[in-house]
Amino acid sequence: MLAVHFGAGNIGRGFIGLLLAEAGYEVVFADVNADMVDTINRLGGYAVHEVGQGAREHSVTGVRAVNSVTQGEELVELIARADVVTTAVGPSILPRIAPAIAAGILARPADAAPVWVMACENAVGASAQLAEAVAVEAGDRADEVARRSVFANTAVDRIVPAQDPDGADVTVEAFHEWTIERGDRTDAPEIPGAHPVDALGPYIERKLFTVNTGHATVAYLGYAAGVESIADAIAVPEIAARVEAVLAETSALLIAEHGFGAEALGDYRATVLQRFANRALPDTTVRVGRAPLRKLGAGERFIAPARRLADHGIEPTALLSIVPAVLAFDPAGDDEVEQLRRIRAELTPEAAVTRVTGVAEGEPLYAALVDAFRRADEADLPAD
Ligand SMILES: NC(=O)c1ccc[n+]([C@@H]2O[C@H](COP(=O)([O-])OP(=O)(O)OC[C@H]3O[C@@H](n4cnc5c(N)ncnc54)[C@H](O)[C@@H]3O)[C@@H](O)[C@H]2O)c1
Ligand SMILES: O=P(O)(O)OC[C@@H](O)[C@@H](O)[C@H](O)[C@H](O)CO
Repeated sequence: MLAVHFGAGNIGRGFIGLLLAEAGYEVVFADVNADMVDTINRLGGYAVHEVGQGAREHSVTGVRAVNSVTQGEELVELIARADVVTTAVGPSILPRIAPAIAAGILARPADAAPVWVMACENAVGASAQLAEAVAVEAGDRADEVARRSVFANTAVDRIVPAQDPDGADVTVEAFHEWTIERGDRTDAPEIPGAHPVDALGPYIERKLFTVNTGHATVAYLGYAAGVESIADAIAVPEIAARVEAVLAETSALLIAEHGFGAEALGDYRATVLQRFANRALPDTTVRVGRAPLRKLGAGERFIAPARRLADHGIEPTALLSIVPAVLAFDPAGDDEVEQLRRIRAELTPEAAVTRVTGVAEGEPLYAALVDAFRRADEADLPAD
């Protein structure tokens, strides 16, 4: 069994590659990072160190990597005979890997079983987004791609901080959850540690609007307070209280729309908050806050639940109160910090709100968001 995994980064090595290797797949990573590709090929494996309660050690062996820029032909040939293709490259990168996936699927033998393609990104419908990009690449052969592949949406949950750039070993939390939307298919890959569900919607939203909304809240408030680590940030009583308020709002939405039980969701929240407080995990407010433009997007962890709560007549005060801290997030080296700054410099606060969040004039959240953007602009002005 062959698995091609795009993105030999934190979650790629620390979770997806690990579970695929433990399931018996020959794992080949594809990445643009030539140093990481060389390191994996030189070492042929790496260690996964879990930290925190229930921690175990894992050794991943027999893996290799291809450079997706310079070894395009080999990559296509690998996809043509893969059983599973997974990704963990970031949602905005998916269109860039679509050409290789389209070419690989179209190069499969006519009698090959469909390849399962799973985008393991923090986004609702990431595999469906990838399927669309692959269909565009396939052009008038899109139907053929659809017959030869299954794009299954997934939710992946394991906190994997930034790693030591030397070597390929990874430190991760012990907690992990991988949920795969199987729908009515009977040929879903069997991956111990991953669990299939008929419909992913409730699971990905519970994850994104609890783990990721909460995580981002801790990151932006922590960064604004000058705190470096996530564990230190959540130890600040005011930050802990604001995260709880934010998660109370998103839980209200999850209960209203997906019917989760209040008690079960309360337990889920408590586990999530404990995971953030894990001092053995060297995670930072800069990593968790990365890509603030994406995180303020319409389908994302703040605006999507806030907008839908407003539709239910609930004012998402706690969620909206985090927006100024997102706009104030300014670490060096994050392209999206720069893009967001440019948008705010070029557009009025009104136009910037709609461009960044998708919320238009006349919608319930519009006035509050414009106010937050305007106040952030004023805070950015140099003092006289
Ligand atoms: N780290 C976590 O805790 C975690 C947990 C769950 C989900 N995720 C999701 O997984 C994805 C990756 O996150 P990460 O933390 O592993 O990031 P990362 O930056 O550590 O890894 C991304 C990898 O993708 C590679 N890459 C970039 N462009 C590429 C391309 N065109 N082709 C092939 N490889 C390419 C990068 O070189 C890098 O190795 C994101 O969508 C993230 O939201 C992360
Ligand atoms: O990966 P992002 O940028 O969407 O979000 C940052 C973190 O919240 C995220 O990576 C979590 O660690 C992860 O989603 C936990 O499962």
